[in-house]
This record gives sequence, structure tokens and C-alpha cells, in this order.
Amino acid sequence: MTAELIDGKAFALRLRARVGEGVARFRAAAGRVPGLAVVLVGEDAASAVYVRSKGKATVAAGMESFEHRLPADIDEASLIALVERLNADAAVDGILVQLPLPGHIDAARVLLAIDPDKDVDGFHPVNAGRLATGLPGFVPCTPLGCAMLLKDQLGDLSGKDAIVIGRSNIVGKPMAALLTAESCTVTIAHSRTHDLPGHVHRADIVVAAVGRANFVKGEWIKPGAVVIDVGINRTEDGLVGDVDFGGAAMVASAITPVPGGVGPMTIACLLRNTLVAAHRRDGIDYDAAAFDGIGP
Ligand SMILES: Nc1nc2c(c(=O)[nH]1)N[C@@H](CN(C=O)c1ccc(C(=O)N[C@@H](CCC(=O)O)C(=O)O)cc1)CN2
Ligand SMILES: [Mg+2]
Repeated sequence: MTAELIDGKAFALRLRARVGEGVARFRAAAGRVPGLAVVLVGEDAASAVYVRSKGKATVAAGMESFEHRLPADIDEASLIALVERLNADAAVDGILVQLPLPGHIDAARVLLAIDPDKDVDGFHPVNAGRLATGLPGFVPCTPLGCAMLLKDQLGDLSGKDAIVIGRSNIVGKPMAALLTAESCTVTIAHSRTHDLPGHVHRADIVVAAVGRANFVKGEWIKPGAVVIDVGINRTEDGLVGDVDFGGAAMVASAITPVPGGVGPMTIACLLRNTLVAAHRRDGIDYDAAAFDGIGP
């Protein structure tokens, strides 16, 4: 192994501490604390763990956490009615509906019901459009965290060749938009891409978000590239990423581990977005560049 390990867990802890300091300043200026509402539908075990972690992290940062747990068989209209109540609740700065939702609910319709200015997950199409056009909005937490790690590792990203493997609305597409905004030359690869190894081999930055264990091989990686592994796959060998870590670590200059790489950044960035939402709602100035240097 020659690659440097990118310690997302440590980075996320530092970011969470900075958010906590920002919350204290916000409280002094606004006379209130930011609030985050998290909605969990059903009993999915992993989702329940993530929601509990989000609630704890929110409180640890000095913000107020509102948890709403709904039964798996709740109908879509009732879920949307809850979202609308949260939109109207002055104490709520951020609203998050934990995904995945049960199959009988149309997630896109639920996400559309969230006020874009409280959409701290950045999943509303208005925020996707803002990101695509360089307007202030909310950037989805996982790609935002990846971009922070990349800038910390590389400094200026401009002119770098980047490949994003995966084109989901939650990771791949916003990741590509962020890298484009940082003046990278971006390739978006997916299941129909021809000669994926060839495309990967040209990239200085590889972001893997395909959801397939050990899919990206070490020999595809260009020597010295920085590899960001977004995958979280449960296998009989335990939790592994989308990148064959052992192989890639022999050629990359730096790589995120799974676990302890990108994952912890997701919740830290959620807190960051909630703090930003509170500042915007109260019309209080907030120097994003000084804070984390990423995103609108
Ligand atoms: N509304 C949302 N739903 C989902 C999101 C999201 O950002 N918003 N992302 C994922 C789940 N997720 C947070 O919700 C999340 C996933 C993973 C981690 C994390 O820290 N992973 C650890 C490993 C944890 C483990 O052992 O299972 C790591 O990678 O080190 C945090 C948050 C889908 N749904
Ligand atoms: Mg560093």
C-alpha cells in the first residue's frame, strides 16, 4: 500500500466541531438555535441507525432535533401533510425525509413537497437546478462531503480530469456538477459506458458511486490519482466499498477507506447545511467560503 488514507472520520469530526462553533455564534445573533426535522418511515434497520445518528449529532452540535417516526404503511398524503406542517413550522430550518421510502410511496412526490429553502438534503429539483446553474441552494450531503475531502487533499481542482462512476440524483449527478463548478473536466460513467477501465485510467480524480462491491479495479487507476469511494456494500467479508481497496491503494496517491471515509462526511455536511439554512432564513450573514470553501 502506497496511497495516503483520507481520514473522513477525522475530517467529519472537525467539521462538526466547526458547525458547533457556528451554532453558538448563530444563537448569539439570532436568539434561537437552528432546528432539524428528520422523518423516518418504517422499520428499515440501517435507516433507523442513520436517523438516530443524525439526531444525536444535531443535539451534540447545539441544534434542536425533531424526530418523526411513521409506520411503514402510512399513506403518501399523510406523509406529505407532515412535510407541509414542517414547512410551516418556524422552529424548523431543515427537513429531511430518510430514504429509501416504502415502495407504495412515490419518493419524488414527497421530496417535491419539501420547501426548497428547508431542503438540507439538497434533493429537491429546485436545489438540483440551483447547483447546476451556480445559484445559492443546498448541495446533497454525500457529494458535498466528497468535494470537501478532495479540496483538502488536492487544493485547487481546476483542470483535473475527474470521473464520476454512477449517475444517481443523490450522488453521481450532483458530484459531477460540483466538480464542474471547480473547473474539473468531468466524465460521468454508468452501466452503458464503453471501456470503463480506459476512462478511469485517464482520471486524476475517481469518484465511485455504483453500489457494487469492489467493482473498480486497482489496475484501472492512473498512478497518483485520488480515489473517493462512496460505496457501502455489506458482504460476507464485512463492509466494503465500490473500489477494490487493496489494488487501488497500490497505485493511487490517496484513497478513502470504507468505513471511515465518505460515510461520516454525510452527517457532518447535513449539520453544515442546517446551519446555513438557519442563517438564510433569519437573514444573518454567513461566510461559506471561510467556513468550508465549497458549494453555493
Ligand atoms: N434522506 C437521506 N437518505 C439517505 C441519505 C441521505 O443523505 N439523506 N444517505 C444514505 C444513508 N446515510 C444517511 O442518511 C448514511 C449512510 C452512511 C453513513 C456512514 O457514516 N457510514 C459509515 C459506515 C456505517 C455502517 O457501518 O453501516 C462509513 O461509511 O464509515 C452515514 C449516513 C441513504 N439514505
Ligand atoms: Mg490535509
